[in-house]
Amino acid sequence: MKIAMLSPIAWRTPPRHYGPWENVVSLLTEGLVRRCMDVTLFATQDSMTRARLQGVCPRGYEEDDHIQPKVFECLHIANVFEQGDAFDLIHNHFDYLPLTYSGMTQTPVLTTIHGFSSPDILPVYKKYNNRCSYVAISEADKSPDLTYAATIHHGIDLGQFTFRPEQGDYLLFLGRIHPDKGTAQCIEVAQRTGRKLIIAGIIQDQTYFHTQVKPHVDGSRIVYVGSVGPQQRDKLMGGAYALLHPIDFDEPFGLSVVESMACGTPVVAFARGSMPEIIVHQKTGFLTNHVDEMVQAIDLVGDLDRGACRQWVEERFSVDRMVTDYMRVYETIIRQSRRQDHRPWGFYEVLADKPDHKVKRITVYPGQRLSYQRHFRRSEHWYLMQGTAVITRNGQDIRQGPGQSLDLPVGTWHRIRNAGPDNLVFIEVQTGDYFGEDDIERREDDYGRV
Ligand SMILES: O=P(O)(O)OC[C@H]1O[C@](O)(CO)[C@@H](O)[C@@H]1O
Repeated sequence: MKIAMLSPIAWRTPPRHYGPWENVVSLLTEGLVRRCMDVTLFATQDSMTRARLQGVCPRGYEEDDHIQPKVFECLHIANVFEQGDAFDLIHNHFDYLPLTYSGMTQTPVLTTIHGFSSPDILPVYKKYNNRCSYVAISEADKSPDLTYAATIHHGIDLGQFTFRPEQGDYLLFLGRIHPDKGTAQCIEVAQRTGRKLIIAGIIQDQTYFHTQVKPHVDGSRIVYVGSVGPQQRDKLMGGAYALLHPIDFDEPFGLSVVESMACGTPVVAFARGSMPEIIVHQKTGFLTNHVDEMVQAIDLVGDLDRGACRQWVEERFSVDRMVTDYMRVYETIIRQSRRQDHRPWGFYEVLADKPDHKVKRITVYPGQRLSYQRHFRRSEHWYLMQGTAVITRNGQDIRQGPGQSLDLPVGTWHRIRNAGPDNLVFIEVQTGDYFGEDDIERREDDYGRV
């Protein structure tokens, strides 16, 4: 199975500190490589992977002001789709833009929808709903207007998160500093419970940081440590009493929530978006509805079993489980896309579909036969691969076996019967100017389709 994995180029894959989509792409890519899958990762040129790396953008555009995001996004996406036919599947993690390139290739395109940044992007997903396949990252994030191949929760690399059985004493906020993530609410909870709060993450909303967060930072009770890399994150999470997650939006998935539980640290969150799918209320944390409830829940965290938090993540959110789920979806999509079309007599697979010819691999079950038919806009050439056939051409029966072939010019009445005990397989090359299934005039049919 040859997979093209299309990562965003905002950050390096894997990201140095922040970059959740790139992080998931990296975990999945490396997991697939461990399972001996043939993966080409399309990401920034400085990305690190054991897969084959292809990139046109030197660094993440969030990490280098000289990089024009739009220009490199176009070049990056085109690079994948111009080579699309070389892969069995293109797995897109780049949001909606690559969907508009999907007509450039016959290769199926699977998109993991990492969340809807706004309802305004839905029309693109709706337009490509039948041509492309979608994976949701939580049940909560599903749009009723789309069909999904599966819901696959993210998995994390448990090796990066050390389980700490002993309870810490501070509260932790870890995420983007933005009103959506509720940094200010965490400060209020810390102040009302008399606990220390450590804040870690990139500042995404400067005004919010300067007005709602910074005035409270005193370096002892409320501490801001900036954006943290993997090692510091592991230490901060494992040493915390609880992770606070008072989100003000329907978060499609919360990687930091899962990571915290992996260290044994329970999470107290607002019960929005995917939180009820990720946290087991009163077991691995608390689902609350407002700051007052969150304040009340803080004392109860001490009664939770940190081992149960770790176990929950091991069972449900490992990278291995995520890889297995994706491999299943890949197999299903690839199988379907091979364009097997099932008929009462057997099935066929389209091997090529070009403006001037179409090629099918046709399988006829033992004892079955196609309708007696003719075409007006195509000629056919049949080459037998396997089995024994009786072909009727303009009323005359011809017996054929593997390696034999015959021509059926436009207007010839014809049919084929499997006269052997095994499946009959032949390759059909159609030439003409139209190859639709509606250019078939049936005169007789065993299945009542005349
Ligand atoms: O009408 P039927 O019996 O399903 O046969 C349809 C098949 O016959 C063919 O036209 C071959 O003559 C195929 O291209 C087509 O898929």
